Amino acid sequence: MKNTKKTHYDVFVIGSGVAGQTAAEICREQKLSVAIADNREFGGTCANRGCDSKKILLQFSQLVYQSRNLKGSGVKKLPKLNWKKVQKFKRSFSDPIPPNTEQKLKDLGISLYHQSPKFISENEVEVEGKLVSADYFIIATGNHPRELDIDGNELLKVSEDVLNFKKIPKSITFIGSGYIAMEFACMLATLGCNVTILERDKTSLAKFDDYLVEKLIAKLESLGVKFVFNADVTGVKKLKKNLKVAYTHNGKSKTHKSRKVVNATGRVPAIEALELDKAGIEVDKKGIVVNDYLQSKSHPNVYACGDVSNKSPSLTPLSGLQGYIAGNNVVKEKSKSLDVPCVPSTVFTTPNLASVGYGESEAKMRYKNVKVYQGDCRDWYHAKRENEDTYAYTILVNERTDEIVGAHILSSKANESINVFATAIYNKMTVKEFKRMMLTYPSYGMDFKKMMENK
Ligand SMILES: Cc1cc2nc3c(=O)[nH]c(=O)nc-3n(C[C@H](O)[C@H](O)[C@H](O)COP(=O)(O)OP(=O)(O)OC[C@H]3O[C@@H](n4cnc5c(N)ncnc54)[C@H](O)[C@@H]3O)c2cc1C
Ligand SMILES: NC(=O)c1ccc[n+]([C@@H]2O[C@H](COP(=O)([O-])OP(=O)(O)OC[C@H]3O[C@@H](n4cnc5c(N)ncnc54)[C@H](O)[C@@H]3O)[C@@H](O)[C@H]2O)c1
Repeated sequence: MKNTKKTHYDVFVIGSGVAGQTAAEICREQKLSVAIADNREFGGTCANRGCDSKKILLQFSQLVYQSRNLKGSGVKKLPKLNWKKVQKFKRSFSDPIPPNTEQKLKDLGISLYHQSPKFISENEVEVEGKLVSADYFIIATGNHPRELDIDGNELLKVSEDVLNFKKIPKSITFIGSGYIAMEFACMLATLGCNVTILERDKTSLAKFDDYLVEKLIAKLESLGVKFVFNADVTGVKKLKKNLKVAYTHNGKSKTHKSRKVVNATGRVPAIEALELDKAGIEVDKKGIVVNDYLQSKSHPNVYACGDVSNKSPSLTPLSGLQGYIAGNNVVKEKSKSLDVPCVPSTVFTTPNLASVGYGESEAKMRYKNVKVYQGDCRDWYHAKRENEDTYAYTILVNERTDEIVGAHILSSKANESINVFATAIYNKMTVKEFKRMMLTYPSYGMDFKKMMENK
Protein backbone atom coordinates (compact mmCIF):
# COMPACT_ATOMS: atom_id res chain seq x y z
CA MET A 1 0.00 0.00 0.00
CA LYS A 2 1.43 3.38 -1.10
CA ASN A 3 -0.15 5.47 1.62
CA THR A 4 -0.82 4.00 5.04
CA LYS A 5 -2.69 7.05 6.36
CA LYS A 6 -6.26 5.92 7.01
CA THR A 7 -9.32 7.77 5.65
CA HIS A 8 -12.58 7.15 7.46
CA TYR A 9 -16.20 7.43 6.22
CA ASP A 10 -19.48 6.72 7.90
CA VAL A 11 -20.53 4.72 4.84
CA PHE A 12 -18.54 3.21 1.96
CA VAL A 13 -20.63 2.05 -1.01
CA ILE A 14 -19.17 -0.31 -3.63
CA GLY A 15 -20.89 -0.13 -7.03
CA SER A 16 -22.61 2.86 -8.65
CA GLY A 17 -25.61 1.18 -10.32
CA VAL A 18 -29.18 1.84 -9.32
CA ALA A 19 -28.74 -0.03 -6.00
CA GLY A 20 -25.48 1.68 -4.97
CA GLN A 21 -26.57 5.17 -6.02
CA THR A 22 -29.91 4.88 -4.22
CA ALA A 23 -28.28 3.70 -0.99
CA ALA A 24 -25.50 6.33 -1.14
CA GLU A 25 -27.94 9.19 -1.72
CA ILE A 26 -30.17 8.16 1.20
CA CYS A 27 -27.16 8.05 3.56
CA ARG A 28 -25.84 11.39 2.32
CA GLU A 29 -29.26 13.04 2.73
CA GLN A 30 -28.89 12.25 6.44
CA LYS A 31 -25.53 14.09 6.47
CA LEU A 32 -23.43 10.94 6.83
CA SER A 33 -19.98 11.06 5.23
CA VAL A 34 -20.24 8.80 2.18
CA ALA A 35 -17.82 7.43 -0.43
CA ILE A 36 -18.65 5.33 -3.48
CA ALA A 37 -16.29 3.21 -5.60
CA ASP A 38 -16.76 1.76 -9.07
CA ASN A 39 -14.14 -0.02 -11.14
CA ARG A 40 -15.90 0.83 -14.41
CA GLU A 41 -17.76 3.84 -15.80
CA PHE A 42 -20.19 5.21 -13.20
CA GLY A 43 -23.93 4.53 -13.56
CA GLY A 44 -24.18 0.73 -13.56
CA THR A 45 -25.44 -1.91 -15.94
CA CYS A 46 -29.00 -0.83 -16.66
CA ALA A 47 -28.22 2.68 -17.84
CA ASN A 48 -24.81 2.04 -19.45
CA ARG A 49 -25.03 -1.44 -20.97
CA GLY A 50 -28.35 -3.11 -20.14
CA CYS A 51 -32.06 -2.36 -20.15
CA ASP A 52 -32.02 1.19 -21.48
CA SER A 53 -29.59 0.70 -24.38
CA LYS A 54 -31.29 -2.55 -25.32
CA LYS A 55 -34.75 -0.98 -25.47
CA ILE A 56 -33.45 1.74 -27.80
CA LEU A 57 -32.07 -0.81 -30.27
CA LEU A 58 -35.14 -3.05 -30.03
CA GLN A 59 -37.51 -0.31 -31.09
CA PHE A 60 -35.78 -0.24 -34.51
CA SER A 61 -36.19 -3.96 -35.12
CA GLN A 62 -39.78 -3.64 -33.91
CA LEU A 63 -40.36 -0.90 -36.45
CA VAL A 64 -39.10 -3.21 -39.20
CA TYR A 65 -41.20 -6.07 -37.83
CA GLN A 66 -44.40 -4.04 -37.63
CA SER A 67 -43.89 -2.58 -41.09
CA ARG A 68 -43.44 -6.07 -42.48
CA ASN A 69 -46.65 -7.21 -40.79
CA LEU A 70 -48.54 -4.33 -42.39
CA LYS A 71 -46.99 -4.72 -45.84
CA GLY A 72 -49.87 -5.46 -48.14
CA SER A 73 -52.25 -3.64 -45.79
CA GLY A 74 -51.03 -0.17 -46.74
CA VAL A 75 -47.28 -0.09 -46.09
CA LYS A 76 -45.56 0.28 -49.46
CA LYS A 77 -41.85 0.37 -48.62
CA LEU A 78 -40.15 -1.33 -45.71
CA PRO A 79 -37.89 0.90 -43.62
CA LYS A 80 -34.14 0.49 -44.16
CA LEU A 81 -31.97 0.98 -41.10
CA ASN A 82 -28.72 2.88 -40.93
CA TRP A 83 -27.19 0.90 -38.05
CA LYS A 84 -24.39 3.42 -37.59
CA LYS A 85 -26.98 6.11 -36.89
CA VAL A 86 -28.98 3.77 -34.68
CA GLN A 87 -25.84 3.18 -32.61
CA LYS A 88 -25.13 6.93 -32.50
CA PHE A 89 -28.68 7.54 -31.27
CA LYS A 90 -28.22 4.87 -28.58
CA ARG A 91 -24.93 6.44 -27.47
CA SER A 92 -26.60 9.84 -27.16
CA PHE A 93 -28.40 8.26 -24.18
CA SER A 94 -25.59 6.17 -22.70
CA ASP A 95 -22.54 8.44 -23.21
CA PRO A 96 -23.73 11.16 -20.79
CA ILE A 97 -24.53 8.62 -18.03
CA PRO A 98 -21.05 8.26 -16.45
CA PRO A 99 -20.13 11.99 -16.32
CA ASN A 100 -23.65 12.98 -15.21
CA THR A 101 -23.69 10.30 -12.51
CA GLU A 102 -20.29 11.38 -11.20
CA GLN A 103 -21.30 15.03 -11.19
CA LYS A 104 -24.56 14.31 -9.36
CA LEU A 105 -22.75 12.29 -6.68
CA LYS A 106 -20.02 14.91 -6.28
CA ASP A 107 -22.63 17.68 -5.98
CA LEU A 108 -24.17 15.72 -3.13
CA GLY A 109 -20.80 15.73 -1.38
CA ILE A 110 -20.04 12.04 -1.94
CA SER A 111 -16.37 11.06 -2.45
CA LEU A 112 -15.64 9.00 -5.54
CA TYR A 113 -13.14 6.18 -6.07
CA HIS A 114 -12.43 4.59 -9.46
CA GLN A 115 -11.08 1.21 -8.52
CA SER A 116 -12.23 -2.00 -6.91
CA PRO A 117 -11.71 -1.92 -3.17
CA LYS A 118 -10.28 -5.03 -1.54
CA PHE A 119 -11.41 -5.95 1.94
CA ILE A 120 -8.70 -6.16 4.54
CA SER A 121 -11.03 -6.67 7.48
CA GLU A 122 -14.77 -6.28 8.09
CA ASN A 123 -14.38 -2.50 8.45
CA GLU A 124 -11.37 -1.71 6.25
CA VAL A 125 -10.64 -1.79 2.55
CA GLU A 126 -7.69 -0.89 0.39
CA VAL A 127 -8.58 1.25 -2.64
CA GLU A 128 -6.48 3.39 -4.98
CA GLY A 129 -3.50 2.57 -2.80
CA LYS A 130 -5.19 4.02 0.28
CA LEU A 131 -6.39 2.45 3.47
CA VAL A 132 -10.05 3.31 4.03
CA SER A 133 -12.21 2.40 6.99
CA ALA A 134 -15.96 2.83 7.40
CA ASP A 135 -18.64 2.22 9.99
CA TYR A 136 -20.80 0.61 7.31
CA PHE A 137 -20.11 -0.96 3.92
CA ILE A 138 -22.83 -1.31 1.30
CA ILE A 139 -21.89 -3.77 -1.43
CA ALA A 140 -23.82 -3.16 -4.66
CA THR A 141 -21.53 -4.57 -7.34
CA GLY A 142 -24.25 -6.28 -9.41
CA ASN A 143 -23.77 -9.30 -11.65
CA HIS A 144 -21.48 -9.99 -14.56
CA PRO A 145 -21.58 -12.65 -17.30
CA ARG A 146 -20.90 -16.21 -16.17
CA GLU A 147 -17.54 -17.53 -17.47
CA LEU A 148 -17.93 -20.74 -19.46
CA ASP A 149 -15.32 -23.31 -18.68
CA ILE A 150 -14.77 -24.44 -22.28
CA ASP A 151 -11.92 -24.27 -24.80
CA GLY A 152 -12.12 -21.00 -26.72
CA ASN A 153 -14.00 -19.18 -23.96
CA GLU A 154 -12.03 -16.03 -24.87
CA LEU A 155 -13.67 -16.00 -28.33
CA LEU A 156 -17.15 -15.58 -26.90
CA LYS A 157 -19.04 -12.29 -26.95
CA VAL A 158 -21.39 -11.13 -24.18
CA SER A 159 -24.52 -8.93 -24.11
CA GLU A 160 -22.48 -5.72 -23.93
CA ASP A 161 -20.72 -6.61 -27.21
CA VAL A 162 -24.06 -7.27 -28.91
CA LEU A 163 -25.30 -3.84 -27.82
CA ASN A 164 -22.20 -2.32 -29.47
CA PHE A 165 -22.20 -4.29 -32.74
CA LYS A 166 -21.05 -1.94 -35.52
CA LYS A 167 -23.14 -3.88 -38.03
CA ILE A 168 -25.65 -6.71 -38.00
CA PRO A 169 -23.62 -9.92 -38.34
CA LYS A 170 -24.47 -12.45 -41.05
CA SER A 171 -24.88 -15.19 -38.50
CA ILE A 172 -24.72 -15.61 -34.75
CA THR A 173 -25.00 -18.38 -32.15
CA PHE A 174 -26.30 -17.80 -28.65
CA ILE A 175 -25.34 -20.24 -25.93
CA GLY A 176 -28.33 -20.20 -23.56
CA SER A 177 -31.89 -19.04 -24.17
CA GLY A 178 -32.85 -16.86 -21.22
CA TYR A 179 -33.84 -13.20 -21.32
CA ILE A 180 -30.67 -11.96 -23.07
CA ALA A 181 -30.52 -14.56 -25.82
CA MET A 182 -34.25 -14.42 -26.61
CA GLU A 183 -34.36 -10.62 -26.81
CA PHE A 184 -31.25 -10.28 -28.97
CA ALA A 185 -32.10 -13.33 -31.09
CA CYS A 186 -35.45 -11.77 -31.91
CA MET A 187 -33.88 -8.41 -32.78
CA LEU A 188 -31.09 -9.83 -34.92
CA ALA A 189 -33.28 -12.37 -36.75
CA THR A 190 -35.73 -9.59 -37.62
CA LEU A 191 -32.81 -7.60 -39.05
CA GLY A 192 -31.70 -10.44 -41.31
CA CYS A 193 -29.12 -12.26 -39.20
CA ASN A 194 -29.03 -16.05 -39.22
CA VAL A 195 -29.58 -16.97 -35.56
CA THR A 196 -29.01 -20.29 -33.79
CA ILE A 197 -29.65 -20.92 -30.11
CA LEU A 198 -27.92 -23.75 -28.24
CA GLU A 199 -29.71 -24.32 -24.93
CA ARG A 200 -28.64 -26.84 -22.32
CA ASP A 201 -32.13 -27.21 -20.89
CA LYS A 202 -35.14 -28.77 -22.64
CA THR A 203 -36.81 -25.40 -23.18
CA SER A 204 -36.22 -21.63 -23.06
CA LEU A 205 -37.09 -19.18 -20.29
CA ALA A 206 -37.61 -21.91 -17.71
CA LYS A 207 -39.27 -19.59 -15.17
CA PHE A 208 -41.98 -18.36 -17.55
CA ASP A 209 -45.37 -19.88 -18.42
CA ASP A 210 -44.85 -23.09 -20.49
CA TYR A 211 -47.86 -22.53 -22.73
CA LEU A 212 -46.69 -19.04 -23.71
CA VAL A 213 -43.01 -19.97 -23.99
CA GLU A 214 -43.94 -22.67 -26.50
CA LYS A 215 -45.75 -20.06 -28.58
CA LEU A 216 -42.86 -17.61 -28.30
CA ILE A 217 -40.38 -20.26 -29.46
CA ALA A 218 -42.64 -20.99 -32.45
CA LYS A 219 -42.77 -17.26 -33.18
CA LEU A 220 -38.97 -16.90 -33.11
CA GLU A 221 -38.69 -19.99 -35.32
CA SER A 222 -40.99 -18.30 -37.81
CA LEU A 223 -38.53 -15.37 -37.82
CA GLY A 224 -35.77 -17.84 -38.73
CA VAL A 225 -34.25 -18.62 -35.31
CA LYS A 226 -33.05 -22.24 -35.00
CA PHE A 227 -33.29 -23.77 -31.53
CA VAL A 228 -31.26 -26.75 -30.36
CA PHE A 229 -32.35 -27.89 -26.89
CA ASN A 230 -30.44 -30.31 -24.63
CA ALA A 231 -27.25 -29.01 -26.23
CA ASP A 232 -24.05 -29.19 -24.23
CA VAL A 233 -21.43 -26.82 -25.64
CA THR A 234 -17.89 -28.20 -25.34
CA GLY A 235 -15.69 -25.68 -27.15
CA VAL A 236 -15.27 -22.88 -29.67
CA LYS A 237 -12.59 -22.58 -32.38
CA LYS A 238 -11.65 -19.74 -34.67
CA LEU A 239 -11.81 -20.42 -38.41
CA LYS A 240 -10.96 -17.92 -41.15
CA LYS A 241 -14.27 -16.01 -41.13
CA ASN A 242 -16.40 -17.98 -38.73
CA LEU A 243 -16.28 -19.48 -35.29
CA LYS A 244 -17.02 -23.16 -34.92
CA VAL A 245 -18.97 -24.24 -31.84
CA ALA A 246 -18.67 -27.87 -30.80
CA TYR A 247 -21.51 -29.38 -28.78
CA THR A 248 -23.10 -32.68 -27.94
CA HIS A 249 -26.76 -33.32 -28.62
CA ASN A 250 -28.51 -36.58 -27.72
CA GLY A 251 -25.11 -38.17 -27.17
CA LYS A 252 -23.82 -37.15 -30.62
CA SER A 253 -20.97 -34.71 -31.25
CA LYS A 254 -21.97 -31.83 -33.51
CA THR A 255 -20.56 -28.53 -34.74
CA HIS A 256 -22.10 -25.29 -35.90
CA LYS A 257 -20.47 -22.33 -37.67
CA SER A 258 -21.39 -18.69 -37.33
CA ARG A 259 -19.71 -15.29 -37.48
CA LYS A 260 -20.20 -14.58 -33.77
CA VAL A 261 -20.90 -16.68 -30.69
CA VAL A 262 -22.46 -15.13 -27.59
CA ASN A 263 -22.28 -16.49 -24.08
CA ALA A 264 -25.80 -15.86 -22.73
CA THR A 265 -25.75 -18.54 -20.05
CA GLY A 266 -26.61 -16.23 -17.17
CA ARG A 267 -25.02 -13.62 -14.93
CA VAL A 268 -23.30 -14.25 -11.61
CA PRO A 269 -22.50 -12.00 -8.61
CA ALA A 270 -19.56 -9.64 -9.25
CA ILE A 271 -17.59 -10.34 -6.08
CA GLU A 272 -14.24 -11.87 -7.08
CA ALA A 273 -12.22 -8.62 -6.91
CA LEU A 274 -13.52 -7.68 -3.45
CA GLU A 275 -11.65 -10.37 -1.50
CA LEU A 276 -14.70 -10.90 0.71
CA ASP A 277 -13.02 -13.85 2.40
CA LYS A 278 -10.60 -11.42 4.09
CA ALA A 279 -13.60 -9.97 5.92
CA GLY A 280 -15.32 -13.34 6.30
CA ILE A 281 -18.40 -12.17 4.38
CA GLU A 282 -20.66 -15.13 3.60
CA VAL A 283 -21.56 -15.84 -0.02
CA ASP A 284 -23.73 -18.50 -1.65
CA LYS A 285 -24.40 -19.33 -5.34
CA LYS A 286 -26.87 -16.47 -5.72
CA GLY A 287 -24.74 -13.79 -4.06
CA ILE A 288 -23.90 -12.22 -0.73
CA VAL A 289 -26.01 -13.86 1.94
CA VAL A 290 -28.24 -11.26 3.58
CA ASN A 291 -31.21 -11.17 5.93
CA ASP A 292 -34.46 -9.29 5.15
CA TYR A 293 -32.78 -6.05 6.28
CA LEU A 294 -30.10 -6.74 3.65
CA GLN A 295 -27.44 -7.08 6.33
CA SER A 296 -24.75 -9.60 5.63
CA LYS A 297 -25.47 -12.68 7.75
CA SER A 298 -21.85 -12.73 8.89
CA HIS A 299 -21.36 -8.98 9.59
CA PRO A 300 -24.29 -6.67 10.47
CA ASN A 301 -22.26 -3.56 9.50
CA VAL A 302 -21.92 -4.88 5.94
CA TYR A 303 -25.00 -4.61 3.71
CA ALA A 304 -25.50 -6.02 0.21
CA CYS A 305 -28.19 -4.84 -2.19
CA GLY A 306 -29.26 -5.23 -5.80
CA ASP A 307 -28.19 -8.06 -8.10
CA VAL A 308 -25.21 -8.95 -5.89
CA SER A 309 -27.36 -9.85 -2.87
CA ASN A 310 -28.74 -13.38 -2.75
CA LYS A 311 -32.32 -12.04 -2.95
CA SER A 312 -33.42 -12.68 -6.53
CA PRO A 313 -34.62 -11.96 -9.21
CA SER A 314 -32.02 -9.65 -10.74
CA LEU A 315 -34.08 -6.82 -12.17
CA THR A 316 -33.67 -3.05 -12.08
CA PRO A 317 -36.77 -2.17 -10.01
CA LEU A 318 -35.77 -4.71 -7.36
CA SER A 319 -32.21 -3.40 -7.24
CA GLY A 320 -33.56 0.11 -6.67
CA LEU A 321 -35.84 -1.18 -3.91
CA GLN A 322 -32.96 -3.04 -2.25
CA GLY A 323 -30.74 0.07 -2.43
CA TYR A 324 -33.52 2.02 -0.71
CA ILE A 325 -33.83 -0.59 2.04
CA ALA A 326 -30.08 -0.90 2.65
CA GLY A 327 -29.63 2.91 2.73
CA ASN A 328 -32.48 3.36 5.19
CA ASN A 329 -31.24 0.58 7.45
CA VAL A 330 -27.78 2.13 7.62
CA VAL A 331 -29.40 5.43 8.63
CA LYS A 332 -31.71 3.73 11.13
CA GLU A 333 -31.01 0.10 11.92
CA LYS A 334 -33.74 -2.39 10.93
CA SER A 335 -36.12 0.38 9.86
CA LYS A 336 -37.08 -1.32 6.56
CA SER A 337 -37.28 -4.95 5.54
CA LEU A 338 -37.55 -6.52 2.11
CA ASP A 339 -41.07 -7.63 1.31
CA VAL A 340 -41.60 -8.26 -2.38
CA PRO A 341 -45.17 -9.36 -3.05
CA CYS A 342 -45.02 -9.69 -6.82
CA VAL A 343 -42.43 -8.61 -9.37
CA PRO A 344 -43.57 -7.96 -12.92
CA SER A 345 -41.05 -8.77 -15.62
CA THR A 346 -40.95 -8.71 -19.41
CA VAL A 347 -38.92 -10.52 -22.01
CA PHE A 348 -38.68 -7.83 -24.69
CA THR A 349 -39.15 -10.05 -27.71
CA THR A 350 -41.66 -9.41 -30.49
CA PRO A 351 -44.24 -9.96 -29.14
CA ASN A 352 -43.34 -9.33 -25.47
CA LEU A 353 -43.71 -12.08 -22.91
CA ALA A 354 -44.70 -10.47 -19.62
CA SER A 355 -45.43 -12.02 -16.30
CA VAL A 356 -46.49 -11.06 -12.78
CA GLY A 357 -47.45 -13.03 -9.68
CA TYR A 358 -47.40 -16.81 -9.42
CA GLY A 359 -46.80 -19.30 -12.20
CA GLU A 360 -49.28 -22.15 -12.61
CA SER A 361 -47.42 -24.81 -10.61
CA GLU A 362 -46.54 -22.34 -7.83
CA ALA A 363 -50.19 -21.18 -7.60
CA LYS A 364 -51.39 -24.78 -7.46
CA MET A 365 -49.01 -25.50 -4.60
CA ARG A 366 -50.26 -22.48 -2.66
CA TYR A 367 -54.01 -22.69 -3.24
CA LYS A 368 -56.36 -25.66 -3.12
CA ASN A 369 -58.30 -24.74 -6.26
CA VAL A 370 -56.84 -22.59 -8.97
CA LYS A 371 -58.88 -21.41 -11.92
CA VAL A 372 -56.70 -21.28 -15.05
CA TYR A 373 -57.87 -18.94 -17.77
CA GLN A 374 -55.76 -19.75 -20.81
CA GLY A 375 -56.17 -19.11 -24.49
CA ASP A 376 -55.03 -17.96 -27.87
CA CYS A 377 -56.35 -14.60 -29.05
CA ARG A 378 -54.75 -14.30 -32.44
CA ASP A 379 -58.29 -13.86 -33.85
CA TRP A 380 -59.07 -10.94 -31.56
CA TYR A 381 -59.21 -7.37 -32.83
CA HIS A 382 -55.77 -6.17 -31.61
CA ALA A 383 -53.85 -9.06 -33.15
CA LYS A 384 -55.80 -8.77 -36.37
CA ARG A 385 -55.30 -5.02 -36.74
CA GLU A 386 -51.54 -5.54 -36.30
CA ASN A 387 -51.53 -8.61 -38.59
CA GLU A 388 -49.90 -10.34 -35.61
CA ASP A 389 -50.26 -14.10 -35.41
CA THR A 390 -49.14 -14.45 -31.78
CA TYR A 391 -51.28 -13.26 -28.88
CA ALA A 392 -52.08 -15.48 -25.89
CA TYR A 393 -52.54 -15.52 -22.12
CA THR A 394 -52.56 -17.55 -18.92
CA ILE A 395 -54.31 -15.98 -15.93
CA LEU A 396 -54.50 -17.67 -12.53
CA VAL A 397 -57.21 -17.08 -9.97
CA ASN A 398 -57.61 -18.46 -6.45
CA GLU A 399 -61.09 -20.01 -6.82
CA ARG A 400 -61.96 -19.74 -3.14
CA THR A 401 -61.47 -15.98 -2.94
CA ASP A 402 -61.80 -15.05 -6.66
CA GLU A 403 -58.44 -13.22 -6.27
CA ILE A 404 -56.15 -12.88 -9.29
CA VAL A 405 -52.80 -14.42 -8.29
CA GLY A 406 -50.84 -14.63 -11.54
CA ALA A 407 -50.96 -13.18 -15.04
CA HIS A 408 -48.84 -14.11 -18.05
CA ILE A 409 -49.35 -12.32 -21.34
CA LEU A 410 -47.77 -12.73 -24.78
CA SER A 411 -48.63 -9.67 -26.85
CA SER A 412 -47.04 -6.74 -28.63
CA LYS A 413 -47.80 -4.38 -25.72
CA ALA A 414 -47.51 -6.83 -22.83
CA ASN A 415 -44.60 -4.88 -21.26
CA GLU A 416 -46.99 -2.01 -20.58
CA SER A 417 -50.32 -3.79 -20.15
CA ILE A 418 -48.93 -6.25 -17.55
CA ASN A 419 -48.74 -3.27 -15.18
CA VAL A 420 -52.56 -3.34 -15.00
CA PHE A 421 -52.28 -6.87 -13.59
CA ALA A 422 -49.38 -5.86 -11.33
CA THR A 423 -51.66 -3.23 -9.79
CA ALA A 424 -54.54 -5.70 -9.51
CA ILE A 425 -52.43 -8.42 -7.87
CA TYR A 426 -50.69 -5.96 -5.55
CA ASN A 427 -54.10 -4.76 -4.37
CA LYS A 428 -55.44 -8.32 -4.07
CA MET A 429 -58.21 -7.62 -6.57
CA THR A 430 -60.82 -10.22 -7.36
CA VAL A 431 -61.92 -10.95 -10.92
CA LYS A 432 -65.24 -9.28 -10.11
CA GLU A 433 -63.50 -6.08 -8.91
CA PHE A 434 -61.17 -6.12 -11.91
CA LYS A 435 -64.10 -6.28 -14.30
CA ARG A 436 -65.74 -3.34 -12.53
CA MET A 437 -62.74 -1.09 -13.37
CA MET A 438 -63.17 1.29 -16.28
CA LEU A 439 -60.27 0.90 -18.73
CA THR A 440 -59.56 2.67 -22.01
CA TYR A 441 -60.97 1.38 -25.25
CA PRO A 442 -59.57 0.06 -27.54
CA SER A 443 -56.69 -1.25 -25.44
CA TYR A 444 -54.96 -4.49 -24.58
CA GLY A 445 -55.90 -3.85 -20.95
CA MET A 446 -59.55 -3.98 -21.92
CA ASP A 447 -58.98 -7.46 -23.42
CA PHE A 448 -58.01 -8.75 -19.98
CA LYS A 449 -61.65 -8.64 -18.89
CA LYS A 450 -62.61 -10.85 -21.81
CA MET A 451 -59.76 -13.26 -21.03
CA MET A 452 -61.29 -13.94 -17.61
CA GLU A 453 -64.65 -15.10 -18.95
CA ASN A 454 -65.85 -18.64 -18.44
CA LYS A 455 -66.12 -20.37 -21.80
C1 LIG B 1 -28.36 -6.80 -21.49
C2 LIG B 1 -29.17 -6.64 -20.23
C3 LIG B 1 -30.49 -6.24 -20.33
C4 LIG B 1 -31.25 -6.08 -19.18
N1 LIG B 1 -32.56 -5.71 -19.32
C5 LIG B 1 -33.31 -5.52 -18.21
C6 LIG B 1 -34.67 -5.08 -18.34
O1 LIG B 1 -35.18 -4.88 -19.45
N2 LIG B 1 -35.38 -4.87 -17.19
C7 LIG B 1 -34.83 -5.10 -15.95
O2 LIG B 1 -35.53 -4.90 -14.94
N3 LIG B 1 -33.56 -5.55 -15.81
C8 LIG B 1 -32.80 -5.75 -16.91
N4 LIG B 1 -31.49 -6.16 -16.77
C9 LIG B 1 -30.96 -6.39 -15.40
C10 LIG B 1 -30.57 -5.03 -14.76
O3 LIG B 1 -29.68 -4.37 -15.61
C11 LIG B 1 -29.94 -5.27 -13.41
O4 LIG B 1 -30.83 -6.01 -12.60
C12 LIG B 1 -29.62 -3.95 -12.69
O5 LIG B 1 -28.88 -3.10 -13.51
C13 LIG B 1 -28.83 -4.25 -11.41
O6 LIG B 1 -28.53 -3.05 -10.73
P1 LIG B 1 -27.44 -3.09 -9.57
O7 LIG B 1 -27.31 -1.68 -9.08
O8 LIG B 1 -27.76 -4.15 -8.61
O9 LIG B 1 -26.10 -3.53 -10.30
P2 LIG B 1 -25.33 -2.85 -11.52
O10 LIG B 1 -26.16 -1.89 -12.26
O11 LIG B 1 -24.74 -3.98 -12.28
O12 LIG B 1 -24.20 -1.99 -10.81
C14 LIG B 1 -23.09 -2.57 -10.23
C15 LIG B 1 -21.91 -1.62 -10.35
O13 LIG B 1 -20.84 -2.14 -9.58
C16 LIG B 1 -19.65 -2.02 -10.30
N5 LIG B 1 -18.70 -3.03 -9.82
C17 LIG B 1 -18.69 -4.36 -10.06
N6 LIG B 1 -17.66 -4.94 -9.41
C18 LIG B 1 -17.03 -3.95 -8.75
C19 LIG B 1 -15.90 -3.91 -7.90
N7 LIG B 1 -15.21 -5.01 -7.61
N8 LIG B 1 -15.52 -2.72 -7.40
C20 LIG B 1 -16.19 -1.58 -7.70
N9 LIG B 1 -17.27 -1.57 -8.48
C21 LIG B 1 -17.68 -2.73 -8.99
C22 LIG B 1 -20.04 -2.19 -11.74
O14 LIG B 1 -19.09 -1.59 -12.61
C23 LIG B 1 -21.40 -1.49 -11.78
O15 LIG B 1 -21.28 -0.14 -12.13
C24 LIG B 1 -30.69 -6.33 -17.90
C25 LIG B 1 -29.36 -6.73 -17.80
C26 LIG B 1 -28.61 -6.87 -18.95
C27 LIG B 1 -27.18 -7.31 -18.82
N1 LIG C 1 -35.97 -8.07 -19.78
C1 LIG C 1 -35.33 -8.23 -18.63
O1 LIG C 1 -35.85 -7.95 -17.56
C2 LIG C 1 -33.92 -8.74 -18.65
C3 LIG C 1 -33.20 -8.79 -19.83
C4 LIG C 1 -31.90 -9.25 -19.79
C5 LIG C 1 -31.33 -9.68 -18.61
N2 LIG C 1 -32.06 -9.63 -17.47
C6 LIG C 1 -31.47 -10.11 -16.19
O2 LIG C 1 -30.18 -10.61 -16.43
C7 LIG C 1 -30.11 -11.99 -16.07
C8 LIG C 1 -29.20 -12.72 -16.99
O3 LIG C 1 -29.81 -12.95 -18.24
P1 LIG C 1 -29.38 -14.22 -19.10
O4 LIG C 1 -30.28 -14.31 -20.27
O5 LIG C 1 -27.91 -14.20 -19.29
O6 LIG C 1 -29.61 -15.40 -18.09
P2 LIG C 1 -30.87 -16.34 -17.78
O7 LIG C 1 -30.59 -16.90 -16.46
O8 LIG C 1 -32.15 -15.64 -18.02
O9 LIG C 1 -30.76 -17.51 -18.89
C9 LIG C 1 -29.63 -18.31 -19.03
C10 LIG C 1 -29.99 -19.48 -19.93
O10 LIG C 1 -28.79 -20.16 -20.27
C11 LIG C 1 -28.98 -21.57 -20.10
N3 LIG C 1 -27.67 -22.16 -19.84
C12 LIG C 1 -26.94 -22.11 -18.70
N4 LIG C 1 -25.76 -22.72 -18.87
C13 LIG C 1 -25.73 -23.17 -20.15
C14 LIG C 1 -24.77 -23.87 -20.94
N5 LIG C 1 -23.60 -24.24 -20.44
N6 LIG C 1 -25.07 -24.14 -22.23
C15 LIG C 1 -26.26 -23.78 -22.76
N7 LIG C 1 -27.20 -23.11 -22.05
C16 LIG C 1 -26.94 -22.81 -20.78
C17 LIG C 1 -29.98 -21.68 -18.97
O11 LIG C 1 -30.64 -22.93 -19.00
C18 LIG C 1 -30.92 -20.50 -19.28
O12 LIG C 1 -31.91 -20.86 -20.19
C19 LIG C 1 -31.55 -12.47 -16.10
O13 LIG C 1 -31.78 -13.57 -15.29
C20 LIG C 1 -32.29 -11.24 -15.62
O14 LIG C 1 -32.26 -11.23 -14.23
C21 LIG C 1 -33.34 -9.18 -17.47
